[in-house]
Amino acid sequence: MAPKTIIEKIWEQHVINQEEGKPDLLYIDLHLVHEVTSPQAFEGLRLKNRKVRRPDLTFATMDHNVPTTSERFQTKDEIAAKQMSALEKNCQEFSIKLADLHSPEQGIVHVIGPELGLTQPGKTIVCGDSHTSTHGAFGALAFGIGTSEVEHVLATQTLWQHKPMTMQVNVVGPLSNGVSAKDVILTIIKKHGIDFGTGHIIEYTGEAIRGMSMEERMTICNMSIEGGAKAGLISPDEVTFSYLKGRKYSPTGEDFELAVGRWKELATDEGAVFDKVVEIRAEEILPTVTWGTNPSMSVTIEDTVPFPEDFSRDVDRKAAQRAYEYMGLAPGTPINEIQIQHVFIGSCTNSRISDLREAADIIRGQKVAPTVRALVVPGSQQVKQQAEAEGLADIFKEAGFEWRDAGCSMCLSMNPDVVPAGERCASTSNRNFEGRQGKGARTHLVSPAMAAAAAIYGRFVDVRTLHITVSGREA
Ligand SMILES: CC(C)[C@H](C(=O)O)[C@@H](O)C(=O)O
Ligand code: SF4
Repeated sequence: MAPKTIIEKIWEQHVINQEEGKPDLLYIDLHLVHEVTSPQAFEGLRLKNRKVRRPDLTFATMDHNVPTTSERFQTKDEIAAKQMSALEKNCQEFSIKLADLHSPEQGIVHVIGPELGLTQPGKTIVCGDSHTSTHGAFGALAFGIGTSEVEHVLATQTLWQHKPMTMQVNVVGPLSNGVSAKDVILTIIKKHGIDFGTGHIIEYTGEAIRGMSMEERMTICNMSIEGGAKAGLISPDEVTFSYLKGRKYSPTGEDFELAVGRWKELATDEGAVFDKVVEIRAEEILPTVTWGTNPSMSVTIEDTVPFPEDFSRDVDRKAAQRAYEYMGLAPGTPINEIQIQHVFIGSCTNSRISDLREAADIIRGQKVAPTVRALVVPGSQQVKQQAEAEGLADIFKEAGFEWRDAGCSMCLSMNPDVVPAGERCASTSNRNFEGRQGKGARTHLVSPAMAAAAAIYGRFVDVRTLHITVSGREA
C-alpha cells in the first residue's frame, strides 16, 4: 500500500459519501459548542422540529462572554447574558452536557476538550470557532465551522467538506532555551505569511515538535489558522498517549491499550508525500514580539520595528504604514524600548498549566511594574485549581497580578476585560488585529515567558538574559 499522511488516513476513515464533483460527507466524532456561535443553530433545529442526532458526541461550555471576576454570575452585558442563558436552555432541551459557570470543568472550549480527554487521536472534531485547530495537537482532524454548519452537525453528526491539500511544516533541530512554542509558530507565520496555509491542512514535524509537551504542541496547532490553514496537526506519540491516560473521557484499562494500538497506526508513514513542504531551522528562532496588526508582523526581541524599505512587496509596505499608525510606533524603534501598560496571560493559545508555570518561573519573587496592569486568566477552572495547588497563584498574586476565573477574557473584547484605546498590551493570545482587545487597543503577541518579563520591566525584555529555564530547556 502506498504510504499515507495522517491527514489522508483520518479523512478516509471518516468519509461516508463520496461523489464526483461534490464535497465529501464526513462523519464527525466530537462536536464542541460555545455560547457565541450556537444560538441560531439550535433555533434552526427548533424551527425544523429536529433533534440533536448524537448528544453524546456533543459537549458545550461557556467561555467568550463570561466575566472572569466575581461578576461572573451577574453579567451586565445584555447580549452576553442572553447567549449564556440560551446555551443553558438549549443544552437542557437537547440533552447536551454543559460545563456551565458552576461546573469545575468550565473553561475555554479548546482547553477543556483536551483536558477532559474528549480530544483524542484520529477523531474528527469541529466547533463553531476558528481555533478548533488546537485539538490537532493530538493527531485529530479538527477545524472551525460556521453557524449553519453547526446546525448541520447537530442535526446529522456529519459535514460536507472538500478535501483540502496537505502540507508538511518541518521544524528542524532542537530549540534553544528561552524559545517557546509561541515563538516557533509566530516565526513560521512571519516567514511564510498569513495565508501560506490556505486550502491546506498542516502536519508539523521535526525534532523541535517531537521535543514539545502536549501544551506546547497545542500552542502550535492553535495558530495554524493564523497562517491561513484549515487545520494543523501532529502525529501522536508517547507524549500524546501519556497525556491522555487517566483523563475523564479517555478509554480505560484494556480499552486504553487497544486505543493506543490504533492511535499508533495513524502516524504519517515513512515516504508519504505532501502537496507542499516548508522547512524552518529551530536554531534560527528567537523570542519574538509582534509589532503590527496581524500575526505575521513580528520581529525578534533583538530587532527594531522594521522600516518600510524592509518589505519587498508594495502591499506589505502599505500594510506596515497603516500598522505603524494604529500601533503608534515609529520604524526603527528597538523592540526592547517599547513600554507596555497591560499584560494578559491567557487565551486558548497559552493558558494551560505549563504556560502558567513558565510565567511563574519568571515572576517568582518579583513585582509587576507600577505602570502595568497584569492579568492571569487560566484557560479552565481545572487549570486554575491546579495552579493554586502548586502555589503558582500565590506567586502571581504576590507579584501584583490579578488572578481570575477561566474564560477568553482579554483575548477579545466580548467581555468586561478590555484594553483602553491607545494603550499597549503584551498578550499571550493569538490575534493582534485592530480593535481585537478593545477599540484602539494595541496588542503585542508574545510567549508566556516574554509576557511575564514585560510585566516586571514595563517593557519587552529578552527572557534569555534572565538566566532561567523556559519549557524545561536548560539555560
Ligand atoms: C467568537 C468566535 C466565533 C471567534 C472565532 O471563531 O475564532 C473567537 O473565538 C475568536 O478567537 O475570534
Ligand atoms: S481564547 Fe481567544 S482565540 Fe481562543 S476561543 Fe477564546 S476568543 Fe477565540
